[in-house]
Amino acid sequence: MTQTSKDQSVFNALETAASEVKKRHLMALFSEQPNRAHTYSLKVNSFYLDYSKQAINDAAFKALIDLAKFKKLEAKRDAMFQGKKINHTENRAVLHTALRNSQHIKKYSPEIASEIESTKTRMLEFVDNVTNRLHLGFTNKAITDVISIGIGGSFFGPKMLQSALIKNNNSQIKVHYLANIDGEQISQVLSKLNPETCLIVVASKSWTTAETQLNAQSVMNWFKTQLPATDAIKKHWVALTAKPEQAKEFGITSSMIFPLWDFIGGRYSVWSTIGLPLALSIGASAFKQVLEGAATMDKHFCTAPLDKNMPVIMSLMGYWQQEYFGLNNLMVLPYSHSLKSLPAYLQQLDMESNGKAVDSHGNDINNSGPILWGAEGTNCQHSFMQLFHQGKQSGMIDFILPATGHAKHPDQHKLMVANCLAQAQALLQGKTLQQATDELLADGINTEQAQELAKHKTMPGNTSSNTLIIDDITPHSMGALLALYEHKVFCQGVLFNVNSFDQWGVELGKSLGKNLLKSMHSGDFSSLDPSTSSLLKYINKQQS
Ligand SMILES: O=P(O)(O)OC[C@H]1O[C@H](O)[C@H](O)[C@@H](O)[C@@H]1O
Repeated sequence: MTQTSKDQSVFNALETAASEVKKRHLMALFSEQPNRAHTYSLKVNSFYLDYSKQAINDAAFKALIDLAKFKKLEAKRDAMFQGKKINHTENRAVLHTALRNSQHIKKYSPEIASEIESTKTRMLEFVDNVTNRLHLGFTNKAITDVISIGIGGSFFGPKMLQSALIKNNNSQIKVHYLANIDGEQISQVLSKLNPETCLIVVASKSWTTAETQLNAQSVMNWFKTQLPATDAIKKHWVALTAKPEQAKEFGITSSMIFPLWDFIGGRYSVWSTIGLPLALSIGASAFKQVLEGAATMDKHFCTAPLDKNMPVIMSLMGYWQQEYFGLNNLMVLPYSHSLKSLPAYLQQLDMESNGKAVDSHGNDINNSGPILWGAEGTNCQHSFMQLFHQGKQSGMIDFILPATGHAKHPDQHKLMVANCLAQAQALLQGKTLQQATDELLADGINTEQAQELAKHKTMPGNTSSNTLIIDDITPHSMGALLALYEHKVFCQGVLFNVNSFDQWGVELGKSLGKNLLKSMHSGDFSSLDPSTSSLLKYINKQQS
């Protein structure tokens, strides 16, 4: 595509604004704009986003909003919500948003809307039947445990929301997730369970994922040994899949198969029937609140102007730091034990969506999504934060902090808040050589030693971060939080012009894994590269 002078002016404005703000320390930006914390913050329902610690000024913000317009962000957003086939490499629509509220797709595709609604009703009725002990096991015992077999998007969302929303392990039904293929995990899960009181859920959109298939088969073998009656499977086995025929072939009865569709990407599937294990653990009504929370964020995303639109602003801040400040990683730091699994969930969401090498026209690109990582605070402060204060690498940072904590432990929460804000403050301010020296002198250290030691205690600061405050962790706010990040990732896909909804890279590993398994069975390593073949020979030797 050739660039016109109008296109160029958008990028020139960004370039100029970047070189302007780079001349100043973030602290100087705060002195110049005393109202900065107000100007660069936004309240949306139960969220408050402070992005005033980003290296922006009004010219930069305006240039970024112009970029979003230039990239036709609003038109592309509308195309997604209207069910256009925006995942062009797979010729698919992208309609996870319709699972939260099917109204906006009803106008464009009433059949999809009604299928979504009837499936949701059937799934939640089933959940109610299990939790109200109307659906019992084959030997008429109540279901107390669920084994949820699934990996990737068929695991991260339900697992993360469950760990955020189940307080004090007080769920009536315990869900045990079986994602990894490690025999240790399956053996640990099965050792404590009785199949008579278990529901076994196989969650796999494609019904081809090797780990899920093998784990499902092994659990089936265990189940049949303990409950050999053929009809027992009908009461205990559930499939969540876009491939119902394959689930039937596996032996699961039709009434226990809950569909999803090709327009729901794996990493966007927690809102679909893939959320059934989650609904079993938090209850159907809380699951509906999760959907409602996400729908509230969808509404904000679709209706708020670009400069007051939370996911848009978060995406622009990320784009700004990646493109103009050379940062390649985003650290997500939830200061909340309940949100400890959030970084792992967001890793798949962001990196599988935007980890791309070409733009949507197939042209090579230099930048797409960031590397995403993180850990719960305050634990992170006692591990990797040192590098961000004084090391030579840097990254983008999202601090996420619930405004309220555990009702019985207010002191803990006060300290949590203080630590979270102090980290952002330290990264912003840093410590000058003079400040470090003065502190040492005040401690009674002699001048020569103070000057020497101060070099080690100096910190540049000037590190940008976002702080996102969530009023409280509830099913509603959690739904909205995930939708916020989903839309942020979507917007970054638009800004970098990549298809955020395919994942061809994952396929190579999957198919090579299958080939290697064949070689391991046959013992013929001749087609393998020398490193792989010698590793397999070594493993064989150790096993014999
Ligand atoms: O649900 P499944 O079809 O078993 O897929 C599980 C996972 O497989 C792969 O890793 C895909 O890249 C993911 O997007 C998907 O969530």
